[in-house]
Amino acid sequence: MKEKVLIVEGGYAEHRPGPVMPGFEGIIGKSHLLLNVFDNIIQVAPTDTSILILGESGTGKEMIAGCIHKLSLRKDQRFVKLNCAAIPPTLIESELFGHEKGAFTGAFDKRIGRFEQAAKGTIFLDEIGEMPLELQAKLLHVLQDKEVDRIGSKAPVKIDVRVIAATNRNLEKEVADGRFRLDLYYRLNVIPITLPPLRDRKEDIIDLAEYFIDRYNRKSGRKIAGLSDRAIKSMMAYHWPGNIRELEHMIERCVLLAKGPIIEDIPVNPKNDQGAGNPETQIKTIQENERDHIIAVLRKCNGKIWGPGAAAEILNLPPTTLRSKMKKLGIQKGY
Ligand SMILES: Nc1ncnc2c1ncn2[C@@H]1O[C@H](COP(=O)(O)OP(=O)(O)OP(=O)(O)O)[C@@H](O)[C@H]1O
Repeated sequence: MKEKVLIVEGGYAEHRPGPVMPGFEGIIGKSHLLLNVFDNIIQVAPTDTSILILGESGTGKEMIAGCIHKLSLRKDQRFVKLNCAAIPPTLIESELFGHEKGAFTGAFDKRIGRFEQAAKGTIFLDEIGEMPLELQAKLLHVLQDKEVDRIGSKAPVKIDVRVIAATNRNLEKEVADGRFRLDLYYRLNVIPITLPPLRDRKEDIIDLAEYFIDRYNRKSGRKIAGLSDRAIKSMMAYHWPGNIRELEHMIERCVLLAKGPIIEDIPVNPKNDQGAGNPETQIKTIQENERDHIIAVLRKCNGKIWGPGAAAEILNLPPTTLRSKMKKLGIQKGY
């Protein structure tokens, strides 16, 4: 069997596919689609405009947000993140804008919100499409007037913060369905940057796989030298619904479980991909079953994760755990 071995000279420690451009360290890939994204970022990073990063789950939106900050004039100030889907809707307001002592039951101390924490720097609002409608109005006010109102405070605080938001939702559809404010959409969408899904930049798959083999070799102390032709073929044929995150987790697993010096096979079955084949006759992995079960429950709950009768409760999982499982398994809106 012909092997694709990654180590050429100097051993794995010297193997570094990419980065291609300064400022994008750790972002692997040289497909023209990704290089176009880099070009756009280089142009807009030094401005102070809001940026909306669009793309499926696991395409690297958070990494790109970090690059934009590092390439901006605010690079020496703080980069503060908030994942709007990771905290209950009732807490987002206080997380973002802060509160005064005694502002509500349980507000034992004054709290500085993320906007104030990001003073003179950048705030990254991940999964902005999950932000409740009533908070969207408050966010718009912050963006327009450049001041925040801590809950329970009468005096607004002036802020100078650049906003980068990201979503894997189709925000235009969210606007059309009345779930996202049009005025906020316009405000955030000044510069949209769209990250292509991995299946549209297959040229990057092997570079990424090599990079992750290197990373997980170091973490585990293993010395996996590369991928067999068969593994490469499977990877190139696969649809990668969970994008780079899915690829990373798969390589991690393969590095840990490989029986020989290279990864012989990748546990993806393109026939199971994109709904092809007869599901009745397919033997699924535990992970595939878990994915299908979570999707079935989400459909039953109309995609609701938090709250009584929602998916997390039915599955007996903390909502944040369910969220991270969804990410890991590549489950996103439109399942
Ligand atoms: N080009 C890349 N090179 C190396 N690693 C990458 C690249 N893109 C993404 N990753 C890795 O893939 C994983 C997912 O990336 P990230 O969290 O930035 O995606 P995301 O689009 O923000 O996902 P989500 O929408 O689910 O929050 C991370 O572990 C990240 O380090």
